[in-house]
Amino acid sequence: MARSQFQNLQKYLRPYWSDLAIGTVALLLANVLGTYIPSLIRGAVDDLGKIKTGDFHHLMNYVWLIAGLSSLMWVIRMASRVWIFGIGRKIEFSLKQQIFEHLLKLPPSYFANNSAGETISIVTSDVENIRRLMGFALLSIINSIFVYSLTLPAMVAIDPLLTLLSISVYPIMLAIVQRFSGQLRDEQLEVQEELSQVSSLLQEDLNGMALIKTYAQEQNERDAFGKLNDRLLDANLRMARSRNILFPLLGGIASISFLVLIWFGGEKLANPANTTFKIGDLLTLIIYVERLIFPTAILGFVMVTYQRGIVSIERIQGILDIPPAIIDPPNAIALNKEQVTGKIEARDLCFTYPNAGQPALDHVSFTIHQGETVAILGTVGSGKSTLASALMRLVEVPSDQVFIDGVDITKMRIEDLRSIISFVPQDSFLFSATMRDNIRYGKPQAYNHEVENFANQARIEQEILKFPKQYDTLVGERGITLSGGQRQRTALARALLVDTPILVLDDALSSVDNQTATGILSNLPRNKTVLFITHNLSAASTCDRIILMDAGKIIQVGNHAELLADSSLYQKLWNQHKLEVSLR
Ligand SMILES: Nc1ncnc2c1ncn2[C@@H]1O[C@H](COP(=O)(O)OP(=O)(O)OP(=O)(O)O)[C@@H](O)[C@H]1O
Repeated sequence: MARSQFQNLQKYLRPYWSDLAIGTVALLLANVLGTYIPSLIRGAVDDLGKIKTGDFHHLMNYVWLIAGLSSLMWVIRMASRVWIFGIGRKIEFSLKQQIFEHLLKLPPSYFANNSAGETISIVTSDVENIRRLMGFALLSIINSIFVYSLTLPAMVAIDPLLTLLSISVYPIMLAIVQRFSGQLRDEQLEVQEELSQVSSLLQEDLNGMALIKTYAQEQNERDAFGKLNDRLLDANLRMARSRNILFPLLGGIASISFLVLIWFGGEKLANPANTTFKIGDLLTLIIYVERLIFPTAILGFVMVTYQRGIVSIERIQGILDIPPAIIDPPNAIALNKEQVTGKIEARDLCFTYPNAGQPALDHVSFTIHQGETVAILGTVGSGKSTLASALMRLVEVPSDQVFIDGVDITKMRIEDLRSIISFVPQDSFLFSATMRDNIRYGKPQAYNHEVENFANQARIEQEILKFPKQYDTLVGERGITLSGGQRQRTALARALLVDTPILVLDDALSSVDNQTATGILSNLPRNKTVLFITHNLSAASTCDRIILMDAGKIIQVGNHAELLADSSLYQKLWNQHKLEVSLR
C-alpha cells in the first residue's frame, strides 16, 4: 500500500478510534471464545467414555457450558459488527458532508470542466465504496488476523505436522490473490469511470430533454446512451468474470485443507503405533480448519472491496485536493454591512481568463456612487458578465483594482463581500419549493409581508395571486412551470429581499417586456447601487448613467442624452433600436 493511501485511510479512521478500539476488543473476545469452544468439544468427545459408566451429568456440563459460551460469543460478535460497520456509516456520512461543503467553495471553473454526473457519482458510489472498505473490509481484516493468530497456535499445540499439511495450500491462495490484485483494480477503475459517463449523459439529457425533443434527436441520444451503457456492461462483465474465477477458486482451494486433514488425520488415528492422537483431536482440528476457511475464502471479497475503496479514495481526494476558489487573505477586513454605502470603483481593472488569448477586461476604470443605477451595455462578449463576476470575486481580480466604499475587495472577507451584493443572473435557479420559499431563499426567516412586498417590487405579485395556491404554489417538477419572465422576476424578488446595498442584474430582465423592465428599475429603492447589465436599450436609457463596453474596454460613459450627443457606437445602437421598435 502506498504511503499516501495508508495516510488517507488513517485520516478517515482517526475520529472513530474509540469505536474501532471497542469493536476490535469485541472481535478479539469473540475469537478467543471461538478458539476455546472447540477445545471444550474436544474434552467432551474425549470424555465420551464416561457416559458408558453412567456419568451423563458430566457430559451435560459440557453441553451447558458450550451453549452458554456460544451464545455469549454470538452476542459479542454481533456487537463487534455493530461498532465496526458503524464506523463505515459514520465515515460515509461525514465524507458526503465534507465533499458537499468543499463543492460549495470550488471555483466556477470546476463546474464548467466537470460534469454534474461525474461529481454525483463520486458523492454517491465512491463514498459507498469507502463505507464498505471502512466497514466490511476493516472488520474482515481484523477478524482474519485474530482468527489466524489464535487458531493456528491452538492447532499447532494439537499436532504441528497436521497443521502444516492442512495450511500447505494457503501460499497458493495468496499467490492467486496477488495475481488478480492489479487486474481487479484496473477493472474496478474502468467500471467507475464508465458509470460516471453514463450518469453524466443521463443528467445532461434530463436537463436538455426539451432541446432533444425540439430537434428530434431522440434516436441519436438513444444511440449515445446505448453505446455508453454497453461499455459499462462490458466493464462490469469483465470484472464479474475475474471475480467469478477468483472467489470459487479461493473457496475450493481452502476446502482442500479440510480433505487433507481427514486423509492424514484418519491415517494417523488408524496407525496402531499412535497413542497420543485421539478422535477428539482430529475433530477439533477439523473445527479449527473450518474456522480458517471462511476468513480465507473471503479474502477475495476483501481484496475487491479494498481495491474499490482505494480507487474511490483517489477520486474523492481528487476533488478534496482542489484548492477552494478564493480564500480569505490573512487579516481580511471584516465589513460592517449596515455601514456600507455601495460606492464601487474600478481602477485600471484587467482580467484575462486562464488560457484565453485576449483580456476579458482591459484597463477598465469607473466610479459608481451610492444609489446610482448604471446600465452596462455592450456588444456580445465585451466583458459585461466578467465585470459582474469580478465585482463578486467569482473570478480572481488583482489587488488594488476594485474597491467598494474605498476598500480593496481582495482584502475583504469573501463572505462579507458577497453579503453586500445581490446578484441576479439571466438564468436564475429556482428550487422545487413554494414561491414563498423561493423568494425568501436568502433570508429563510423573512415574514410573509416582506415576501409579498418584494414580489410586488419585482412585479410578480399579481401573477402569484392568480396561482392555485398563491405564494404556497409549488414551483418546478411537482408544481407550476413558470415562464422565463416569471422566473426572472421571482429571482429578482429573492435578490431584493436580502436587502443589500449593491444589486447586480446580469441580463436578469431579458425575458421581461420593456415597459415592465423600465417600471421595475424606476421603482428600485433609491439608496441601492444598481449595476444593470443589459442588451435592452429602452430600459438602459432610463438609468442614471450608461457604461458602454466593447472588447473588454469601456468606450463611452454618460447618461442617455450625453451619449446620444456623442456620435459614436451608442448613437448607432440607439438608432438601430428605434428602427426595430418602429418596425414591431
Ligand atoms: N469562463 C470563461 N473562460 C474563458 N473565457 C471566458 C469565460 N467566460 C467568458 N469568457 C470570454 O471572456 C470574454 C467576455 O465574456 P463575457 O461573458 O464577460 O461577455 P458579455 O459582455 O457578458 O457577453 P454577453 O453579452 O454575450 O453575455 C468573451 O470573449 C468570452 O468568450
